[in-house]
Amino acid sequence: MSDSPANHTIRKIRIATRESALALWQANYVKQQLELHHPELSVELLPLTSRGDQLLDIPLNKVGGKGLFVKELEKAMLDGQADIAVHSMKDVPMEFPAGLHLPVICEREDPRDAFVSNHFDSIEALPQGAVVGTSSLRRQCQLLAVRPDLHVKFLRGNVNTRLAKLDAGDYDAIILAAAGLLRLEMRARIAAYIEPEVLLPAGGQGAVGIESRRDPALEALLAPLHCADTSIRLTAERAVVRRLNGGCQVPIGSYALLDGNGGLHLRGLVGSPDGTTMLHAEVHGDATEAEALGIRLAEQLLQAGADEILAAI
Ligand SMILES: NCc1[nH]cc(CCC(=O)O)c1CC(=O)O
Repeated sequence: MSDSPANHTIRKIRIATRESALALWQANYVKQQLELHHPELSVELLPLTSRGDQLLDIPLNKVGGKGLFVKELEKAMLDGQADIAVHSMKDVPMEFPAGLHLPVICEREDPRDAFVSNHFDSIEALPQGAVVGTSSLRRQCQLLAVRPDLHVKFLRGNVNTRLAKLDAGDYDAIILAAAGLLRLEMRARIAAYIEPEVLLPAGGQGAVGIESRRDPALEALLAPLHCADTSIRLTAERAVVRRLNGGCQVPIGSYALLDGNGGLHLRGLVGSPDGTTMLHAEVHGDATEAEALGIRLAEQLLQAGADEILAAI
């Protein structure tokens, strides 16, 4: 890999990263993978503080949405201080500034949400009126759809902050992406995995992507880290979110599976925050049509009234 003519000029790659434990894990994962594929290459991390990490007490949709997490990293690449940035795909906006793009999506970790509690084994085991921590409207609406008695309470911060708030007794349970806990070696914290039938994941959940400067030599070095299957699944999932204009924090789930025979199965959901109106849709088709399948599914949801739900958020 390292001797292809396109990459002979690049000797060092600088990775802009947020400073949370999970962001650093993901950046280090990409660093290790790059070093494995290109033993001659030197890879450095450039840790940066993002606005999204500073403004923890305010709902994300009030401070500019998830794009906050990527803006500082993009600025570092555009200013020439960094070459690439590693993102949780769930938090990556649909559009990129001129000069940047997202050429690589790495192999996916477990995409499910995890039920985390020090006292209870599952959603079903929670007592009447139990307090569950999440600030995701997607998680909130699906939880309330199966357990309208639950009290969903605001919870933001990085994974460790959220776990500390659970341990302090502020919540009976919290919901986190399984992927983050698994990557941080906190598997023991997962009381139960919540199946997509109960809690449909966010588009891209559990996958890491690499944003980079547009540069063929750089792309050649990154290419071995790309996972084609994950990329196809995320193309469909992200098309749903894009067609629904779900840029910021919205009650949208989308989840794609490949059937191993060239087919792609896609499920999508839009719910009202209180869980009383839940719109579900499913499509199946050729995996080469991932984007079109995502758009078709989103249009089914729109026809069922998704735009009214989303307009009221
Ligand atoms: N919105 C924050 C965020 N972005 C990505 C992850 C987890 C890892 C992933 O989905 O890849 C998390 C934390 C969470 O939702 O529990």
